[in-house]
Amino acid sequence: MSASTPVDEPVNDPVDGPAAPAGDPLARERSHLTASRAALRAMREDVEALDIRDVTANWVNAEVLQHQIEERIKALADLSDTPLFFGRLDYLHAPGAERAEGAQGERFYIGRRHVHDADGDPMVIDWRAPVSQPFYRASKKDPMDVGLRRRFGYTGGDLTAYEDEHLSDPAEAATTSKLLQQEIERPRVGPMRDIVATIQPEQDEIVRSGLSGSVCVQGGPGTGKTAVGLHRVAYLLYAHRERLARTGTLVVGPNRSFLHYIEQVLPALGELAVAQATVDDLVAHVEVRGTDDATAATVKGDARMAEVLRRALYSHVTMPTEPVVVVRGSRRWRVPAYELEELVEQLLDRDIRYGAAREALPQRIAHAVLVQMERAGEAPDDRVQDAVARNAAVKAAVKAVWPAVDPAKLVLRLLSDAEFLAEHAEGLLDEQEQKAILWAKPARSVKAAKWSAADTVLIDEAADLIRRTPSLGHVVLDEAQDLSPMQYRAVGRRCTTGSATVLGDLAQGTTPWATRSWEEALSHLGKPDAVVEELTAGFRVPTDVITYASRLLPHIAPGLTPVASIRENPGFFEVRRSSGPADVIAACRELLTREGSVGLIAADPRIPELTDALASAGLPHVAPGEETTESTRLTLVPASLAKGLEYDYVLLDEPQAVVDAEPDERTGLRRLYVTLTRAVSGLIITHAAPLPSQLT
Ligand SMILES: Nc1ncnc2c1ncn2[C@@H]1O[C@H](COP(=O)(O)OP(=O)(O)OP(=O)(O)O)[C@@H](O)[C@H]1O
Repeated sequence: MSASTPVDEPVNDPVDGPAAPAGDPLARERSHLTASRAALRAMREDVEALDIRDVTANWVNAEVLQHQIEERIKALADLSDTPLFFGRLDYLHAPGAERAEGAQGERFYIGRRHVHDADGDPMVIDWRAPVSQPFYRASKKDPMDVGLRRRFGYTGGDLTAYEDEHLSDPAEAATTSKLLQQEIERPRVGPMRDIVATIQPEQDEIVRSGLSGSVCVQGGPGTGKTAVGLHRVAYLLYAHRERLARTGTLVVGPNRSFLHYIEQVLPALGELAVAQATVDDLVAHVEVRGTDDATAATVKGDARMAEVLRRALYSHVTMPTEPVVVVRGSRRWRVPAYELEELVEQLLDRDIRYGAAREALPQRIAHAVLVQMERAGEAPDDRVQDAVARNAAVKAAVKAVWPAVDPAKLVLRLLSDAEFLAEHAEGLLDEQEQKAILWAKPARSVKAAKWSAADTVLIDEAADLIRRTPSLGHVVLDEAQDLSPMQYRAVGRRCTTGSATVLGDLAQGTTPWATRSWEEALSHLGKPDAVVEELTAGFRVPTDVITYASRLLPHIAPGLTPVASIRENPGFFEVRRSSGPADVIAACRELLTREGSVGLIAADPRIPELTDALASAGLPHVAPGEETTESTRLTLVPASLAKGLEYDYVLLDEPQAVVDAEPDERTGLRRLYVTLTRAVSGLIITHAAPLPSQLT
């Protein structure tokens, strides 16, 4: 494989014009790039020139259409520093055609979006199209009818190199791609970027798995879980555009800074309409102003709470003791209590929400009245039934038997009223557990209550018992290992009729309720049939660093496969004794002499001291999620926010303090594992206190 390999004569080349220089392959490819850019510009100009004044009769339609046009123009932007295509496939036969002898092959350029020329012939094929798949999957063993796979190398926006693999040539040995390796090793600056040019076969299988099935990916730090999840959404939107445009897609991440870090990836792939949220955002029914201790939060997050809530809600339904008497004109119609009871029983037996049943009850009672009317020789129609359903006596009966319940008030009562809680938690939560979740001081109102994050999840569960939560078409759940069973339920109810991609690492679970097994988590999510895949090739962390961090694995997640780094660049790794903040600052300065981003990660309680030290040293820095610039490449990262992020160089301050900042040792070691695995090119550890024994 080499950039100087001559290009085969084009096999049925529909795209290169006769003007392309024949002898110089790189020049030919460059001229295809220039032509593709011109074609993309023409596509954009066509859209810009659209005049919608004549086609839309009203201004609402015009607004909608104009918005769509603007989105399309944005999607067709030619970003000068992102290559328009990054690969080429020369098929031996035209895809889909009979592979008869003499049948002509076909050539495709693979890029971020589809580009066609004035005749509608493709110049660049979207990486998600079926014909692009062999770019990611074909191998010497299974060439997938591909004669040549070519990868392109860019410097800025310029095409500067290419690399060929003759997949169907038995004489050519399989090698690893230099361009691929370079792309993987490229220094990180700014937010996360897409990996379309270098998706690996095992990643591609997950990216392209079907919309109907849910997938769960277990993978150690830096194995590309987040990248895979985001590319999967992009793929699904391509393959099922209409359906998902109707039902919606959502990416759920652990916190704002993480969402900020990943927010550019999908727009860069032309997908602008994917919602992003934290779990807290999804369940923001009330303002969060309180916190729970670990015990209370664990009980509140336990799946048994769902049953407690269900019981508490349905305790509001009482059996009627009085008949309903409806007066219409000179007549009185009486539905006896036993008949009302039957109606209530029927509704309780049906699998419908509390609120829906409450809305159905007046109609059922009215129907019973209508039956009596018919028996008496009257011929009432639907309007009469509606009128009876709205009758004051019927309304009063429904209010008594099946009262409206406010979800927040229901949770408020459970957490304030020991007797009410005891009644509905009986056989589910023991006395200690009940005590743990009861508020020390009962709240007077929903507004006055100091709700915690776990409480809002309970309110969400109650709200769903009353009214069904609308389901999206697909939900990607990242850093899933930290969710409580009740949080899994909250996410799951947002994809009941859709599917999910669950991404996580059991070894990085740092909540007291962290996921112990994916099977269990998936059942709480309502997707027990999801396939669990494992990724073990590491794209981020250099070998020496991941080997060091993996010393913790037997203590934090025995049985998990350690990550095998595929980075060739060994990076550097140093553990240093420090005698105070001055040494930390010196190490920061040292790392800042190198190219790329620098993260100073420290236990949360140490952040104020380090902030001061950085300020007095005159070293500017940003917080996680804030944009770094050429002059400010340093981010000060509290250990609790490090999850999911990465920096070229990491300075980890006081590992033992990271462990000590957590409520128990196992959680502390897991937090340490997260912080040790954020570096792409190098890690320095500074410590005054002894290192945790598990590392030495
Ligand atoms: N196929 C690939 N080609 C190039 N880079 C890749 C590839 N897969 C992943 N990466 C890069 O490796 C880094 C780690 O990926 P990512 O953040 O998705 O890993 P993760 O498994 O989610 O990690 P963590 O467990 O720490 O959250 C990212 O910079 C990502 O772009």
